[in-house]
Order: sequence, then C-alpha cells, then structure tokens
Amino acid sequence: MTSLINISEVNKLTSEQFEWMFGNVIELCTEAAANVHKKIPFGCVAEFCDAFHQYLDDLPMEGKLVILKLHPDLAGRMAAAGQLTHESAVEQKCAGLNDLTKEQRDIIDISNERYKSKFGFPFIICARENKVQSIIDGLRRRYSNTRDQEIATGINEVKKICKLRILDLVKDD
Ligand SMILES: NC(=O)N[C@H]1NC(=O)NC1=O
Repeated sequence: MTSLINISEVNKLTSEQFEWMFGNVIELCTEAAANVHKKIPFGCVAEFCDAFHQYLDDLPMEGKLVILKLHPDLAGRMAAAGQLTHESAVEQKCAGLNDLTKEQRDIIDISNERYKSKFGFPFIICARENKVQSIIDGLRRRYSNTRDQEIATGINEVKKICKLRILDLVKDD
C-alpha cells in the first residue's frame, strides 16, 4: 500500500514524477495526468479531483469514447488472464467479482457482450461502489438507455473511479 502524499508535495512533482504517480487515476490515460500537471498548484484534494474531472468534461465525444474503451470488462477475459492494472484488479476484487458463481459469471459475460455490441464500448461502473448484484442490475437496466445517455453515464462512473483512486494517493495538508 502506497503512503499518501500531501497536496503541497503533489505541487512540487516534476511532470515525470506526476505522470508516474497519477498516470492511472483514469485507466491507462497518462495524457490526463500530463494535462493536469500543467494546472499545478492545487489548494486541496477536491480541487485536484476537479481538474481530472474537468479534463474528462472538456474532451470531445471521440475523446470520451477513447477513455471508455480503455477500460477492461468487469470479470472479463483480462481479469481471468491476470492482465488487469493493479488498480482495476483491486476494485474488481472489492466488488466480489473474484468470487462469482458459474451462473453469475455467465450472466455477466453475456450481458457485457450484449452491451458492447449495442454501444461499441464496455459497460463501466465504479466497482468499489457496487457489489455483484448491483453490477448485474446495472448491466440489465442501462442496456435500454440511448448511446448518448450511456456515454454520459460511463464518463460519470470514470469520474467516481478516478476520485477514489486519487483518495488512495493524496491527502490535504
Ligand atoms: N468496466 C469497468 O467498469 N471497469 C472498471 N470499473 C472499476 O471500478 N474499475 C475498472 O477497471
């Protein structure tokens, strides 16, 4: 477990150090960290989170789609092959996705594929704020949304994931 660093220490990081530390607060998106580094100094953690959220809001539609597509499926092939990022692996375990029954695994597999073929990007939900049943319910419920609604919902979930990842790394002074 990494120890938390203060926001005033964050403000002193070089861009290389900053990208190393925050390059995965948005899954596999070091570009977000490079962009946010240009905005230092930050007064508090909330302001720091807002800068990442603003980065997401400012992306054009195509950029938002790239972000959504950088996420692995929940309980998908990458998880089975042990190829998740450390953060994603911890989050998926926390939601109980490592202990699925055969029936739950089949439902999630089929629902993930159905979702991806309708929308063209993976179903994204903040795993740490959910458990297996609410993930299955979300997969069912959100499938009937429009693509625009799901892009907005997916980005909103990325924001929640991002905030929790930041809170694992940074504290106020
Ligand atoms: N597909 C998906 O939601 N993946 C993400 N969710 C989460 O909490 N961590 C992830 O990698």
